[in-house]
Amino acid sequence: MYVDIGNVLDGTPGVSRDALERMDESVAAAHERIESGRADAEHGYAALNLPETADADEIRAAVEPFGDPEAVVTVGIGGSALGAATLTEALADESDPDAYYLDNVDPERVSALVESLSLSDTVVNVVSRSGTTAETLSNFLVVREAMDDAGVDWTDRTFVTTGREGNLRSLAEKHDLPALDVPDGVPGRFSALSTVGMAVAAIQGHDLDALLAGAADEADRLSGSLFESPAYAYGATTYALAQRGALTNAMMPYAESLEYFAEWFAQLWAESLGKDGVGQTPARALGATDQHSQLQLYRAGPRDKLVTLVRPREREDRAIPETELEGLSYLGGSSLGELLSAEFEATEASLAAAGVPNVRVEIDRVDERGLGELLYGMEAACVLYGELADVSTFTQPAVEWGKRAARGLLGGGDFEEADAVAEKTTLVVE
Ligand SMILES: O=P(O)(O)OC[C@H]1O[C@H](O)[C@H](O)[C@@H](O)[C@@H]1O
Repeated sequence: MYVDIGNVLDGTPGVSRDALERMDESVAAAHERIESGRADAEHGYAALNLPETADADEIRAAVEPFGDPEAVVTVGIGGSALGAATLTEALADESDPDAYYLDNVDPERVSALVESLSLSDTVVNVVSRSGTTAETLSNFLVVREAMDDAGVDWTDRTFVTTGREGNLRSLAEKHDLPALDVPDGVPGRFSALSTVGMAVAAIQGHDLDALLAGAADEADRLSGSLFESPAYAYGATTYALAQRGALTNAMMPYAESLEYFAEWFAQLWAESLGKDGVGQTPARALGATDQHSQLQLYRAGPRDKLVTLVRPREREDRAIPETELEGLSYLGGSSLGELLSAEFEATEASLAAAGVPNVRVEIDRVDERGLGELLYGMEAACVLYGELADVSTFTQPAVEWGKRAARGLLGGGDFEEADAVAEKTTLVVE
């Protein structure tokens, strides 16, 4: 992963080279803390050891009995879906089994998906670390019933990925389902490079070893200086900018295949860093599409933003045909890839010219190795930011509050959070 922070030095807000150099001492201290957390495999920090601890053979062996299905439906939400979706969307190949993600519980979408699938040739991947998430368990029950109704033995078509105990673990044991463990100490949003994120990619035949090798390369680049580690350069710069008022971070990949990456990043950044009244709001954008919509705001709106521009250095290209239209003749002989690159550089320059801080993040290609670098790099950046901001990066109490309230409302237990729903202030205008 290559990170270019040149365009933050003179921005508004911006962070000068001197300020970054002064901050490097704090980066060194944070790095030491991170390394000691990794050495002791402490909760959360253990995620940064996945390049060494994840077992690609185990994952391949668990999914091998399913062969080459027509489709794989992952039933999971948040960190139990977004990592896998990021990988399979980015690596998608026409010949791969189709990958679907049932995260939300919108009944129309769930019914439409279940009715469109050939269930006898579909594999169901139920993922929940806790085994208690209402959306995941409900969707699974719906899919299971649909399989029963279609005369398909769901126990032949289902595998689970879960913690060592809980509802899903019991279900797997009861029905003798293949089961993968969510590794200890790895929160969902940091689990893309584990059983949680990699099982569907394994069914699709993607190269898990290259993915982990890319992540390992990025891990090797972690060091006590932000000027030597791309991941820390990103984490330290985003933190410094947030301190100076860049409260929104617009993540803007210039590759359709990385659209899900921006979703994954949004969870990582929001759930890890948004606490104690601080944080940086992730916004999702896509280049070049959002140059024609959101860019107006990013360049000319409130000075509270940073834009992160992501692209692969190489990609498959397609020529733009020559045209007889004189005004468009400059396009002929060029390519869509060149156009996209020009759009990327134009956006970068346009933001810089207006003093809006922006960071360029590149990988060589959108392939397993590049994704390993990118996902690991962003996770390490996030952990560093959390250390610098002194927040508890690996917890999500605000999310859990809502989970308890919803559970209480559904009669799933006595939760005082549910009472707050009845106490809502209303001011209805009709
Ligand atoms: O894997 P599960 O236990 O089902 O959790 C799924 C998701 O639930 C919550 O919303 C957490 O805040 C997320 O971090 C987690 O990824």
